[in-house]
Amino acid sequence: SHAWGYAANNGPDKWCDNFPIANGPRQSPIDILPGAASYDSGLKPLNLKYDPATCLDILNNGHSFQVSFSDDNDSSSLKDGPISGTYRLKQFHFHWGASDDKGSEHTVAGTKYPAELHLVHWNTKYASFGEAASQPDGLAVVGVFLKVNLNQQQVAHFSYHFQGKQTTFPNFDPATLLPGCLDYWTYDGSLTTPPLLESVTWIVCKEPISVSSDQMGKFRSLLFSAEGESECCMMDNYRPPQPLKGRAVRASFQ
Ligand SMILES: CC#CCNS(=O)(=O)c1cc(S(N)(=O)=O)ccc1C(=O)O
Ligand SMILES: [Zn+2]
Repeated sequence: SHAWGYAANNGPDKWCDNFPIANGPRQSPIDILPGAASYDSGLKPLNLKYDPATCLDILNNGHSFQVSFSDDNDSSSLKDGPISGTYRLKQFHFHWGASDDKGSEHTVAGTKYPAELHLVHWNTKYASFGEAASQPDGLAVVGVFLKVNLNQQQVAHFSYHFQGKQTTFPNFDPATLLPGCLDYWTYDGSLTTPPLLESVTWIVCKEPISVSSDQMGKFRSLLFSAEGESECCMMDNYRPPQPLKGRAVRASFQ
């Protein structure tokens, strides 16, 4: 079977062929309706602790680029918020559009942002990421919307071209990618790419971060294709919102 992707022949509408869970009861992303979210005073503030020394490398994996972290201890981890226990940071990556009017996976009352950052964490009550990824409370992904601020500083110098291209990326501090205000919405969902496992507690920050239009241009200069293949720019690597199917979306703020 040809690998999944975001093109007409292998994109989100086709994923159910090889991953039937694509039509499951807790799929992500979703359209967040702030008016329908219920404020939950029991939700704690997010407790994010990131150690730049755990930053390992940056990889273009053919559907995004991801920055991976060593996760053999709790030095980069998430606690509190809607979760119990400690979840370790494994990687972060982005989703973006071909133009600034689309690109995010979650939407807010139908509004699409130009891009969305995902910080993927796994529950240390399980022995490994792989085991956690198959458990209903195994993963917690923090989503941060990106908006384009025309004269904004570069977020970071990400421009790693080919699929399969990997390089060291020492001492990057993911905390620089977080908004000042950590108010969030949370709901039970899934991975937004195959295998679409329904193991993610989603934590979507209300406040976006700003990136420059140059930075967006760098994202769009990345390639889905591998070296030697006909060049195919990496963009529109987002899954559209999925049916809520009765799920509650809670807000950490009023
Ligand atoms: C088993 C398994 C798995 C998924 N891995 S991931 O959680 O790092 C991930 C998570 C997401 S997302 N968009 O659901 O956070 C996207 C892509 C990836 C990836 O492998 O590259
Ligand atoms: Zn993602």
